[in-house]
Amino acid sequence: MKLARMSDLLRPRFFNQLLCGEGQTFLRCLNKWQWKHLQEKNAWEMETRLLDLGRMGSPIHVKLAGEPIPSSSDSSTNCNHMTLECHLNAMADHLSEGADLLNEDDGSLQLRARLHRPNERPGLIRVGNLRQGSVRSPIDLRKLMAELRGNSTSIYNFSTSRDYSTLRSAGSQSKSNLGKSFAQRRFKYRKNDSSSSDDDVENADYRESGPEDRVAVGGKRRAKEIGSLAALANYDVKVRKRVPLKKIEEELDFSKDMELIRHEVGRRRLVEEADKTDEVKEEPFLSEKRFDECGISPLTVKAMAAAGYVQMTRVQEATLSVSLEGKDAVIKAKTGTGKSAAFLLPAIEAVLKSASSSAKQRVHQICVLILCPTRELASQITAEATALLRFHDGIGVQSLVGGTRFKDDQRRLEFDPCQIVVATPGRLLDHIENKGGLSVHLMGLKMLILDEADHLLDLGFRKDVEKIVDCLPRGRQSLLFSATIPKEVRRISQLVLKTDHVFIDTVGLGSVETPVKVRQSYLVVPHELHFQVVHHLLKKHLMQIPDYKVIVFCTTGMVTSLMYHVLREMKMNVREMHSRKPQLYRTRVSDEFKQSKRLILVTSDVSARGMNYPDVSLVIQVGIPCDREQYIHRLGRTGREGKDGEGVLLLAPWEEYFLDELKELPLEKLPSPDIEPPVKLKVQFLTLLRISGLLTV
Ligand SMILES: Nc1ncnc2c1ncn2[C@@H]1O[C@H](COP(=O)(O)OP(=O)(O)OP(=O)(O)O)[C@@H](O)[C@H]1O
Repeated sequence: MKLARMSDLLRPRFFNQLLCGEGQTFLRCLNKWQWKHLQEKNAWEMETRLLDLGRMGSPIHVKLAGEPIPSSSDSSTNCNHMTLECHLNAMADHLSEGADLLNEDDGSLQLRARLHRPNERPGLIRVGNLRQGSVRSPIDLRKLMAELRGNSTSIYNFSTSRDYSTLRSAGSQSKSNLGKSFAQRRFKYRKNDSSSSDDDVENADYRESGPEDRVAVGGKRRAKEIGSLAALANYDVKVRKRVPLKKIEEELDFSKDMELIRHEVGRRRLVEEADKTDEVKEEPFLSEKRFDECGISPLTVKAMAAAGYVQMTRVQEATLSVSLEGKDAVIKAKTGTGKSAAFLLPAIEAVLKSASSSAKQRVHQICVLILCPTRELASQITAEATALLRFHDGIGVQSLVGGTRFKDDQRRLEFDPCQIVVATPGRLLDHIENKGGLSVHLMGLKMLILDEADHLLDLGFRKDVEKIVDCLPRGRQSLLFSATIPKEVRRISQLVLKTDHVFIDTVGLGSVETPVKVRQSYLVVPHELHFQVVHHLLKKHLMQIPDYKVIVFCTTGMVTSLMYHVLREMKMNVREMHSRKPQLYRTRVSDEFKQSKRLILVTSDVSARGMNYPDVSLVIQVGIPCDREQYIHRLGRTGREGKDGEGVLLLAPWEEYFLDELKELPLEKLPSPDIEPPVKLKVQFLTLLRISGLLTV
């Protein structure tokens, strides 16, 4: 037993000493002929094994497609079999077609058969269209190995140097030279083959190889010389160390190469899959479904048709059935995709249903309450609802917004009772808290709708909304709509929604939240140049688009006013809108901007959400918006209904950090514009003048 164990321990040591070349070259039991013979045999066996493996998968035939397959009997052809490298590359191609090496039914021969269908147009070669680096394009194994060795983070760590240059001194070959060593490995198998045919193959290789290969082939010649010298008993001239047989075997082990190929194929597949998803275009604005197919009142369908709407938009199709079933829902859809009609249609249905089910009530009941953040948006929704109710007798809609006389609201509600109320939270709460009697009318509420829900549940409005919700019956249906629904808003939405509510997201996880056809860019220029740059951008845009319609967003009412006055002094056709302006003026400007072309609206965030100004060609955002969502909503004033648009964000250098928030959006950087010095000076002068005027007022 002991003896056996000792021999086990000694065996590797003995073989190491025997073959590793650390000490003497040919020790005790092997003379140089035996050693050489053993080496050659080993190399030959390995090559034969690989050839068999390659043949099994049969892609090699494809490699030879178009060339006569050399017959083994043809003595003039010295290339009876392909070089080892060719085999490996062929196998790589084969694997990249999704084939299993050991599956004979799978592989390129069939692919070739498929490609050459008799009824297919000759010359239509699909593989010819293969993109470089696609799964089915050939794998350059040498390059790949070199790349992977260069990449230290690769899963394949080649630091355990697989140094193929056994015939050079160990370590003389740089690690990054794996490609070359691969080529060297190829000829090592033949190094002692003294037949002339081998020379031919070698020369052919030399001719075909590139400069990199030539180094390798040069090395091959040297290697061969060394082998030949040894064969001619000149082994005394050997100046390089022999390498242990074990190491040679390791080098000849191609399992790592095969694994590498498999890994590369897998990687390419993943990249292609990702590319495919990227290529997915935005779905069209309209869906296939028509309004008359979705079970809503024919009078509403008639009103829709009168407004020119026959087919539903995608968000309308996605939400209508859920809304009509009476479920609570949160709905996310891009800006300008028809969310207003998506909630107005079920709202009208709720009113119709309520009217038919309830007996004549003594107190008039409001059936649907729509909350939205701004007065202009409330007016817009009211107008849209009025249009849809055109053929419905006895159903009315009213808006309750700030900036109007409270008493007027009360009078209207009293003399013109309505079933649908569109309100801003502040004014509605006034009506509820001032004992105006509205709470009584809200006791029979069937549906609550929050348009721009994330904004309404934001800190600015949340308290008011909570108070309003507390006054509403619990049995109501609630629908929350917005183009942006951040996670925290979804959590807070529990305040309003039943626990079993549904979430409908027509944007899709991981998709860009802005309209695809809107070109987005940003500019970083010092603050003091913002006015000049806005003027420059507008001038450029006006020249490009004769029927322009531009919105310039500024951060505060004061900056909005300043910008408006400067642009007006620069002879531009501008209007201003911000909270410092009286409501009547705001309404007038809003209506004018809706109907006009060749007009610039300079506005604060009162116009950021929901406003549907048709055919806005450019949105300029001066300074950072309050958050990412606001950027999306401001930008969403252009590119509505699937149309084209453009958005420019103008930042000061210190505001650049905000770009991090927008990193998933396709913004490109614009170079700083060259503004003519006289224009620059004029704008600067006007700005200063105005500022001093503003300060004295
Ligand atoms: N079925 C339809 N067919 C054609 N146009 C439609 C249809 N539904 C709505 N629209 C139009 O699409 C435009 C955008 O609609 P809407 O204002 O409701 O968008 P939105 O999704 O609410 O936008 P935002 O997020 O900015 O509030 C409007 O001009 C509207 O008239």
